[in-house]
Amino acid sequence: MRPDKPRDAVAGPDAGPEAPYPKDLGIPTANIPADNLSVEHPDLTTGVYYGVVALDPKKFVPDGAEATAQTTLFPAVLSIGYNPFYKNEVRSVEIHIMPPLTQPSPTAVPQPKFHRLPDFYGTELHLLILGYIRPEFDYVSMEALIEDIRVDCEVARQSLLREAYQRYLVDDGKASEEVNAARNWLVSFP
Ligand SMILES: Cc1cc2nc3c(=O)[nH]c(=O)nc-3n(C[C@H](O)[C@H](O)[C@H](O)COP(=O)(O)O)c2cc1C
Ligand SMILES: Nc1ncnc2c1ncn2[C@@H]1O[C@H](COP(=O)(O)OP(=O)(O)O)[C@@H](O)[C@H]1O
Ligand SMILES: [Mg+2]
Repeated sequence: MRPDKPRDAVAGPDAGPEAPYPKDLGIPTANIPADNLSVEHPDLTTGVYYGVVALDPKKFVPDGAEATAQTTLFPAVLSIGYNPFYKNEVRSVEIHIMPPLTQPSPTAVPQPKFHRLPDFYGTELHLLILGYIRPEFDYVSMEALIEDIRVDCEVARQSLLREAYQRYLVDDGKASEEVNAARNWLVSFP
């Protein structure tokens, strides 16, 4: 119920926005519902992970490339949890898609420009998680949070560049049936 008193004329401290505001990290993340996660994946604890993401090539067209199963498959870093810095009350899954491993990494330098794709709201997305990076933390500043996410991107990239992981992104003809099946699942959309 609305409190029975007049509204304040302003909101937020006079001295300027207070943490966690201003809230634009400049790091786009596809936020996906985590409703069934604890049922379907009870062993998936909150934390930061790396993996592979595929977007439906019938819906998503990458910049300057034809949409094929290969051009819509990307390395990714994600967080599962409550974003302690923002004190969220519901668990969320937030995926940041990185550029293909064949391109130079935009996050190799301090204060990077994080990778941005054309918007893909409403596009079906397949996610395969391949490894765990770290737990979620609270931070003293937004800069500290951004710097840790930058390092996460680099850890994810170096982790995925290893042969046994790259096979989930590119068919080198040497992958096991299990890996081939996972890659086929990733790029199969109805
Ligand atoms: C790789 C990665 C790691 C993250 N780690 C943390 C973390 O340790 N603590 C935290 O509070 N939020 C973490 N976040 C979540 C960001 O706070 C989140 O993306 C931000 O709230 C932006 O939300 P929005 O997409 O709703 O704008 C992480 C996000 C990513 C992509
Ligand atoms: N590299 C990327 N990783 C994830 N999403 C991206 C990326 N580049 C663009 N997007 C788009 O940006 C959207 C998320 O932007 P974001 O700033 O996190 O806003 P919000 O999550 O509040 O909608 C995604 O749903 C997607 O359409
Ligand atoms: Mg987001």
